Amino acid sequence: MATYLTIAQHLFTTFGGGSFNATSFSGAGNSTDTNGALSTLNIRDFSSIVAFLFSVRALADWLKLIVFGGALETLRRLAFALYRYIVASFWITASFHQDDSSYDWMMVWLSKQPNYRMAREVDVSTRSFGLTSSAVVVDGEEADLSLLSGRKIGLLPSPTLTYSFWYKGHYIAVNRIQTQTGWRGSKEETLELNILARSHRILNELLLEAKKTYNSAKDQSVSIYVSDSSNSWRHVASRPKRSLSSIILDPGVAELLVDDARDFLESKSWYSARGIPFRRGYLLYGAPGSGKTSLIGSIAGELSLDVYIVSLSRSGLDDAGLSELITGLPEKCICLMEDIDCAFSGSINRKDEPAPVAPVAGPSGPPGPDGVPPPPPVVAAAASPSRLSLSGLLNALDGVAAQEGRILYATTNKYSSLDDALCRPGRMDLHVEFKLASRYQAKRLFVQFYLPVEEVEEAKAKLVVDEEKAKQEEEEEEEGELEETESTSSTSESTAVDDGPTYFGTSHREHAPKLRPKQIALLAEQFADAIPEREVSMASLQGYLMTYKIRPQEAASSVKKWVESEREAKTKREDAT
Ligand SMILES: Nc1ncnc2c1ncn2[C@@H]1O[C@H](COP(=O)(O)OP(=O)(O)OP(=O)(O)O)[C@@H](O)[C@H]1O
Repeated sequence: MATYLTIAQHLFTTFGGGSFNATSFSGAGNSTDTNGALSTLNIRDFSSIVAFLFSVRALADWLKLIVFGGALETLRRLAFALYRYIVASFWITASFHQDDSSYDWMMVWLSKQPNYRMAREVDVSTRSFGLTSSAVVVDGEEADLSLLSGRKIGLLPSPTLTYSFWYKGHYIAVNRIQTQTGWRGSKEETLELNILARSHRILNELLLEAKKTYNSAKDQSVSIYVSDSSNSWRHVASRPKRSLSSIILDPGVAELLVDDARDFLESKSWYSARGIPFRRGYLLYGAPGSGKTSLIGSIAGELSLDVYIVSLSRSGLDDAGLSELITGLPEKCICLMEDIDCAFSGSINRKDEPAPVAPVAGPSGPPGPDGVPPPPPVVAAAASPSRLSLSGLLNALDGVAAQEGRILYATTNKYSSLDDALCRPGRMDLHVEFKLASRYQAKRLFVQFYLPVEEVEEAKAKLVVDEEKAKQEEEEEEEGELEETESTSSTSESTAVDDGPTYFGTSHREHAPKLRPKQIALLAEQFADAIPEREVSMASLQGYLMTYKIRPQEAASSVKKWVESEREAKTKREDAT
């Protein structure tokens, strides 16, 4: 300070007096002389200032200034450190980033807090936070049928304010912090919770409660994640759960897969006790449209697991990217790789040699007694933009970085084209074949299709448990029922012909005639008898029934013709290739 004062005083004396003197001096001469005199004077004054600043007297003042300033700064830092220590010991701060699932849990949980819902400054949003319906419902929207279509509206407290509430006797302040990421103006949000508490117990309780609230809110749906171009997982949809019984497979297939996966999830300690990696792989192979994907979705719902879809043929996906994706899977989830045979272009064998584009070899035969089929003879190649190699896929599946607790489902229509290294136990533990429709499946599909929803379960149980008895009853009543059916059929046909607009397919406004379960069972029998064993897929049967959505009698009587036309179409396709 003293230095500043001295310097200021010196400058004032030098320039104040100097300028005065210079002015009075300039009055005596012409302008050129004046400028010359001024510059001489300024140079002299400037050098006298520099000389003063580096004089011993000024240096002592500099030292004092440095010591004083240093002491002040140290004090300031100490005060801040103390403040931070006090805050850290009384406040817990938890941050939730928008691209993490925990952010969704917290937003849904917060939306249930009365204070949060009463916010005076709000963001109107249609975000659902991974749920099938809006997390923060606007009162009255659910009750008004005209508002049920489209996305649901929700109110979120504005990011510009801090909200506070009490939770189990602890004060919590919530901030939504938005930060700009990238030059395009996209924003990323972080939710910050400041909890006035000494122990972490309250944060743990809050997190568990938030997760539970979220899980029960999404109880009726399955979350689907896909990989994005930066090799991280992105939530894309929540699908309503599909009941396992709606997928009609050969007896025991669905049960085998669900029970096996359930058993696996409960066996973590068994695996770790034996040093076996806690992972399980299922290879579902067989005819297209036989229910492979549908069953996987249904199993996810049954076991309350999220589905992570790896698109192996995504352009730009390479070995490192796949490994990153698999490492980023959460524990206990379903990882789905569809059409695994289409994944590779070049390096499709273990030595990473480019393989020739070879014709696919024939089937390698049914699975052996251990459930694992004999090694397939060759590997097929398919043109694909993916930069993935087989060894990259194998490493991702069971390399050191592979995630524990994950269930892998791989599907393929070309089982015989898969490399035996990919199919071996440890990578694909259970191989299950999905065949074209059997008569049994056709019959059950028919019943499921035409029976009122509430009676489907009952009827299916009847079909499975007591099929023999049902057959007897049907035979006894066959004659009478057929007469009744025919009469209903003729009515239905006459009502089907109308003067309305011309269109193909069946309008949803029309309904099938209400038939008794026995009538339906009878028609189902007639329908199934006309279906050749393992010749058409369940998907095409479903498509056929859709065209007769309100005409079950016609569906049963016309099926023979349809099968013929399907055969002809198939022969034509085969001739063309
Ligand atoms: N066994 C089945 N039971 C009930 N519906 C089925 C069955 N199989 C197929 N479907 C129906 O057919 C459609 C296609 O089924 P899905 O996609 O599951 O077959 P996929 O075997 O995975 O076929 P792809 O191999 O071509 O992918 C779905 O709408 C599904 O409801």
